[in-house]
Amino acid sequence: MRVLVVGGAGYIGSHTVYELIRSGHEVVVYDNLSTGNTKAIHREATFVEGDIRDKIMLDAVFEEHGIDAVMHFAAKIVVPESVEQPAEYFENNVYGVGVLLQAMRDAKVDKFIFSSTAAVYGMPNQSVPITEDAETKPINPYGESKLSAEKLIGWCEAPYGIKYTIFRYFNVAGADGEGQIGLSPKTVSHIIPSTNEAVLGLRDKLIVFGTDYNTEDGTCIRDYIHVTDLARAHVLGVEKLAETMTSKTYNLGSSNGFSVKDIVTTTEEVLAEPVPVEYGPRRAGDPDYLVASNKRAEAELGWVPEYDLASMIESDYNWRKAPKYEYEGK
Ligand SMILES: NC(=O)c1ccc[n+]([C@@H]2O[C@H](COP(=O)([O-])OP(=O)(O)OC[C@H]3O[C@@H](n4cnc5c(N)ncnc54)[C@H](O)[C@@H]3O)[C@@H](O)[C@H]2O)c1
Ligand SMILES: O=c1ccn([C@@H]2O[C@H](COP(=O)(O)OP(=O)(O)O[C@H]3O[C@H](CO)[C@@H](O)[C@H](O)[C@H]3O)[C@@H](O)[C@H]2O)c(=O)[nH]1
Repeated sequence: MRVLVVGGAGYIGSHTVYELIRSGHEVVVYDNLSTGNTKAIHREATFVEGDIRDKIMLDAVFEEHGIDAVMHFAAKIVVPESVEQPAEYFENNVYGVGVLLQAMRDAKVDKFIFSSTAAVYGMPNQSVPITEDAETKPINPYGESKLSAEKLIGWCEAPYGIKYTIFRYFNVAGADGEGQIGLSPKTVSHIIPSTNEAVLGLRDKLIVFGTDYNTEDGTCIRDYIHVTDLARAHVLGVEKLAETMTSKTYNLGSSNGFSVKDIVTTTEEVLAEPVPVEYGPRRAGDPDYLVASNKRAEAELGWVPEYDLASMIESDYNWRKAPKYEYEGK
């Protein structure tokens, strides 16, 4: 297939481009480089610089490249920023999706893969893995914008003739094994890269946000998934969608929960280095426990994560030691 990867210069999009090319697909990347980097784009992919809100530009891309399917990664993704700029988030993450869907309709492209998030579930009050049918109740504008986009995609299915696969990612981490791409050094806030930065002396210490959660060791439990496993799910997803032409929503996680303290001890074991840690107060808006049930993706896509927590920590560490590019931002 020839796949248009929107947001393919970003963290998850660039890894998916690598997996698509490794699986024999052709790729056109469309990205406005607001947080992406051209150095993250595989050299065999065609790159077009443009914005999803620019319908004229999108029409030209569809006209020129004969696209079979669209994977849409482009979004604004920083939760605290979304609280300060809700309208900007809805403009990019909902209106932008609407423009893209209209361009697809006009170009008669009928397969759409969408990046959603566990943030659509909000603060689930449960300690069992979350299935796709769980209640969706976002607690911030970012999560609400992704849920609104999911609904818009659903409403467009019949009138626009677009079948979709929605993937709700849990906590994404790690870097490609070849060392050419990874999470950009200037966008680090998540726990695994933050812990590695503390080990490498790129920050003084890791601050653990809260030790009084309702979990065994008092720190939050999350479900970590390697970015290459996530990328592979997208390849399986687009191939399955082309075969069945049936719209579906899948959680992408490992079904395993690890606490923040587990991350620290596993990092110390894997890297044989101490992690300088300070225990601080809670950060606003963190649920105690967020773990995916990935049974549906396993049963229907044959997708099983291959990489464990140690590989996520180690591949991110190796990348962070010698990153090939930094966040540019436009
Ligand atoms: N990183 C995570 O932990 C995580 C978790 C759950 C869901 N997601 C979702 O995955 C997707 C990708 O996230 P990421 O971590 O790779 O983010 P990222 O910021 O690294 O990548 C986003 C890419 O989209 C581009 N972009 C943004 N707005 C654009 C626009 N209007 N037009 C064209 N290009 C635009 C950026 O330049 C960047 O290259 C997002 O949709 C995000 O909501 C990410
Ligand atoms: O310096 C740090 C960074 C994080 N944490 C904790 O580590 C856990 C994980 O946090 P983080 O890595 O920031 O991820 P989440 O807040 O769980 O959110 C990510 O994972 C969600 C899905 O589970 C996605 O929806 C979000 O977009 C994505 O940012 C939380 O308990 C944090 O409080 C720390 O203690 N110290």
